[in-house]
Amino acid sequence: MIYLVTDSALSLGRSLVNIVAAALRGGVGMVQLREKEITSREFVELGRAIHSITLEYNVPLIINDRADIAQIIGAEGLHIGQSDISFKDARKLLGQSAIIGLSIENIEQARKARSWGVDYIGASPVFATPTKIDTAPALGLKGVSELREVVDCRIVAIGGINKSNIRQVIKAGADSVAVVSAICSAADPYLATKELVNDTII
Ligand SMILES: Cc1ncc(COP(=O)(O)OP(=O)(O)O)c(N)n1
Ligand SMILES: Cc1nc(C(=O)O)sc1CCOP(=O)(O)O
Ligand SMILES: [Mg+2]
Repeated sequence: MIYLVTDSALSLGRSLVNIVAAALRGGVGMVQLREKEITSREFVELGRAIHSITLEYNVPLIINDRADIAQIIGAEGLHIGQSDISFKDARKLLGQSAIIGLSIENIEQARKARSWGVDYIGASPVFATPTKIDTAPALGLKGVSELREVVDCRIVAIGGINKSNIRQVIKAGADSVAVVSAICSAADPYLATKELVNDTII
């Protein structure tokens, strides 16, 4: 499954709503709204606009970082990292039906996340990426394989993944692949998504 993580700044001046719509037509199975530079009110407005399209495709919308915004717009889930609110607090706030993903940077964090019952772990980053530079060292394909052996929860691989390496990431054991620039910065986000989706069929 291809999981689109949005970034307005990397969308080459195009509307994020149009990019998400193209990615949904192309076959993404999950969308994460990740906006770091907008106000809370803008985040809510954009979230509602994006949610109205993801609902048409029956694709879950995940909000990055902000449990309050996930709750306000009725999004299907939340993605948190090691420095965001805790998984326990997120679950308490959003309830059992919410999809809650947690970024992990090593096996110890993955084991803990597994024991808490997270819905997926974001294996981050698989490769170094200019999209996010405040990351832990890259796990590499070997790191993904090691995670696969140790934890039985869903693994979403993220970081530097594109057409040239997606097959290897899936072969290493990722269940899904999350991308930002491979779709948001593509000349044709619809075609780019279709190609990535085809590449996940090994
Ligand atoms: C699917 C997925 N995996 C990892 C991340 C990174 O989350 P986090 O470490 O909290 O960093 P920010 O995205 O908040 O900068 C993610 N967003 N999605
Ligand atoms: C949002 C995000 N989180 C990461 C992590 O390692 O936690 S890497 C990343 C950005 C991934 O962007 P691209 O697909 O353009 O490489
Ligand atoms: Mg975060």
